Order: sequence, then structure tokens, then C-alpha cells
Amino acid sequence: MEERTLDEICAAEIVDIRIDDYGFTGEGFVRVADGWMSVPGALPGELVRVRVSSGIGRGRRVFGDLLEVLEPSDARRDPLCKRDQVCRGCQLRATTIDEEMSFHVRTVQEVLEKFGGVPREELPPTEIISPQPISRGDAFRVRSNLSYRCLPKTDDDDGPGFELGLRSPVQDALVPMFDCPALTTPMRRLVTTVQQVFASLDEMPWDEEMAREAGHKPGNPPAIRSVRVASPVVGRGRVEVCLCESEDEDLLEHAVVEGALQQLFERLGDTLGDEVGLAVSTSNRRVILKDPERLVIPLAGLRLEVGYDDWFPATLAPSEALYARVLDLLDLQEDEAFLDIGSGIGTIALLAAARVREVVGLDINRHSVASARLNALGNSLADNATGKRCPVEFMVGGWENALRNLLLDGRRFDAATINPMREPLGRRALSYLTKLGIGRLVYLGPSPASAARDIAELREMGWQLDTLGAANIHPATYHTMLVARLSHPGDPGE
Ligand SMILES: C[S@@+](CC[C@H](N)C(=O)[O-])C[C@H]1O[C@@H](n2cnc3c(N)ncnc32)[C@H](O)[C@@H]1O
Repeated sequence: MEERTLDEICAAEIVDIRIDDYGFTGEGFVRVADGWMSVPGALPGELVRVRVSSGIGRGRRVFGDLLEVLEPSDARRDPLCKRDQVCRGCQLRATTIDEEMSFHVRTVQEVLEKFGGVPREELPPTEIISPQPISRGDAFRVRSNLSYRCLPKTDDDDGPGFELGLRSPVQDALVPMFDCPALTTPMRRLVTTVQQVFASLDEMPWDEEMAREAGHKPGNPPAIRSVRVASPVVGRGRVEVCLCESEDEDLLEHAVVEGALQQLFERLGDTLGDEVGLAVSTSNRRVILKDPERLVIPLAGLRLEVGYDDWFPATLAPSEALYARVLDLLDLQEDEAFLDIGSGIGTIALLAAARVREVVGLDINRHSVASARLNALGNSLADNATGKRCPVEFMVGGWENALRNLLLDGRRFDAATINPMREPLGRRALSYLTKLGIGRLVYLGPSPASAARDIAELREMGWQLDTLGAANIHPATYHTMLVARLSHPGDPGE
């Protein structure tokens, strides 16, 4: 606890301060006499020298930039990244693996106490779900969204004329990603190739700021907002050039046949290998410039095809560890029916199919449901022991409607998974679970706070929280996947 007030700290500009704790996003956190201070990159227990970098904001909080660690924590390690201080994409890169894991465990326990209404003494122990072994040098990310910026060219400047990378919260620059330690080797190679193609252009394409200044009018050159890159395997991947909004209805057609972008697409088309797809898109349209249109990712023994509109995991080995543990927790039996709620491209449903009698997946994204159906056809879903193929069905629908429709159709299930994005499902949707006969549930929550809110609702409906886990699916970052197994004794008369 820091005894100075926020006004005193702001007036001093540079302060030496002791970090109390972590904030929710992995930053160092200090309780001040009349508020809070957040210091990204500082660890609990450390004495650090900080430059105040913001005024007193909402919730009486100020931010500080870490200038020097005066007394380092035992949990501090070499971040193995030369851009750690300016990038901030990996908030836990300078901590030991043990510290990183205990951060995830704390996150899960804190949200359940705060938003889930579960007293600390009633929480089951929290297990860590992570690839084994994991080391500081492991890189896992197989997709990334790179912002684009055109740099003003001056006569005496022979720089590249553009930046492609992550927006830095610390400096006015994009952090290049070709040597990012979070990216897998296939990703680094593809990012390097894209970077080289941009560097070879005679003229740099417009960026978002140029488009904004020119007013998004028809006739203005199409401008690039970002470039999405994904590559799970060396030589296989896809590149999507995302354009800024414009009033030009034929923007995509113009982009492909005119000006600086035409050269970019031609060179990308010539340079990217046969198994790397290329597309150009605005927020509501996409043109495929080069096949393959679908990306194939090898995951947990499955061959999964992914369209441009599908969500798919950003990491492979950590996700495989997660899915393996989820299947264990479900404890599926061969005469059971299983429901995958938020099935995406079908991964959990297809993994469960080898163990049960019947599987249904549901998702609001019709593109993902189409991909999941394709993936059901493209993978062997037969039970190893009996050789019998389990019927797998995927349906399009929002949580509440889809669950109600299943109920109206007289469908019944024994076990389910829920894997939303970052929003809770809410009470009404969750109330259908027991009506559908579901007695065992594994909740995979990418937003631990939202998951905890749903768990609070479930507990009020008589569900019991059996086990808790913290999955480290984005190693070196603060992102925690909350994994909870719940069970319900069943409603008499249902
Ligand atoms: C994190 S992804 C999970 C995908 C899948 N379980 C997997 O592991 O590959 C979350 C999924 O929830 C779906 N979703 C989001 N909101 C939804 C809603 N209201 N109703 C149904 N599905 C929804 C998204 O389309 C997305 O595919």
C-alpha cells in the first residue's frame, strides 16, 4: 500500500514505488491512498522506478511506464524478446513459468469469488491446463492481425516506407512481427514473406490515416487497414488484406486492378506458395484472389478445414492440451448423447464423437456450421473399439433459440460443453440445460469474468461446481481460459 495520494504521485512525475499485486490484465498494481496505479511490466513485490504516463482516470487510476526495476522479484526472468518494453502483447513474458501459471490460477479463483459468488473456502482446487513440457522459449501463435502504416518518404530516407505489425501502446510505431517470440516458425516465415513483398513495391499503398484525411470518397485509392496472416504448418497458410471503409461500391474490384494494390496482389500471388491462400476484404465483402480458400489445420488428431469467417484457435499445442482435458472431464460413455454449445468448426463435437452414441453441435455462425459439417465428413468419427460411426449433426442458432428448439424437438442429452466468445450466455439460455436432461457440463470460458457470471446463474439453478481449471492457451499473456466442470442431480419430474 502506497501512502502518497494520486495528486502527489502525478506532481512528482517520476516515483519509486512498491508493486502490491497483479491487475486483471497482468500489469503491476499499487493501492494508493486515494486510488490505484497500474504499471505494465512490473511484478508484485518489486520496487520500481516509474514515470507517470496518464492523468487520474476513471476509477481513480493512473498509469505509469516502468523505467527501472530497483528491486527485482525472484519470479522475474529474461523476457527473451528485445521489444518487450514497447510491444506489451505478452504481459507475462518476463515471469517464470511457475509465476505465469499461478497468475492464471489466481485469475480463476478471483473471478469466481467476485462474479461467481463462490466463497474462497468453497472453491475446488484449481488445476493448471497447459502443454507439457512448456519452456520460456516456446512459441505457439498460428495467426495474427498486423496493422499497416505507410511512412512519409523523405529524400534522404532509404527506410522501407511502411510498417506492418502490432500497434505499440508505448511509442508511435507498429511493432514488427517477423521475429516475434510468440509466433511459431511457420508464422514467422509467412510474416517475413509478406513483409518482403511490401518492401519490394514501387509505391506504398495508402493506409487508414491517409484514407481518413482524404474523406473515404469514391475515386480515392483503396487503403489498407490491416493484414491478417495465419499459418499452422510451414508452407501452408493464408493472407487476407483488409481494406478501410469507403463510399466506393466497387472498391474491391478497383483494388485488384488499379494502382499500388494491384502490384501488391500480383507480387503476393507470385510469391506465396501453392498452399497459401490470398484474399482482399472490406468489412462486408471478400474476394478470394488465390486458392486454397480453406485453411487446413492439424489439431488433436483431426484435420480441420477453416474458412475466412470462422473462429479457430490461435495456438495449437495449448489448445490440444485443453481439449484433451475437457474430454477427460466429460467422462463420456458410449450410450450417451453429447451437446457442443458454441461448436465453431466442430472440434469438440468431433473429438467427442468417437466416444458416444450421438453428437449435436450448435453455433450462431452459419459459416462455421458449414465448416463443421465439412469437417465431420473429412474425419473418421468411428469408435476405435466398435468401429461404429457416431451420427454428428451441426445446427445454426443463437444459444437460447437453438436450445429451445432442441427441447421442442424432444431431444435429450447427457453431457455438454459450453464454449462462448467473451459474453455470458445468461440465465434464460442456461435454464434449458437441465430441461434437455444434461447432468454434466464443462464450461470453457475465454473471458473468466463472463464465465463466472454464468456459473453464478448455474449454481442458483442447482448446479454444483465439481472441478476448476485454468488453461494457459495463450502462453506469456494474461489471457486465461476458465475451465469448470459442473454437475446437476436432475430435476424430479423433468
Ligand atoms: C471460442 S469459439 C468456440 C469454438 C469451438 N468450441 C472450438 O473449440 O473450436 C465460440 C463460438 O461461439 C459462437 N457463438 C457466439 N455467440 C453465439 C450465440 N449467441 N449463440 C451461439 N453461438 C455463438 C461463435 O460463433 C464461435 O464459433
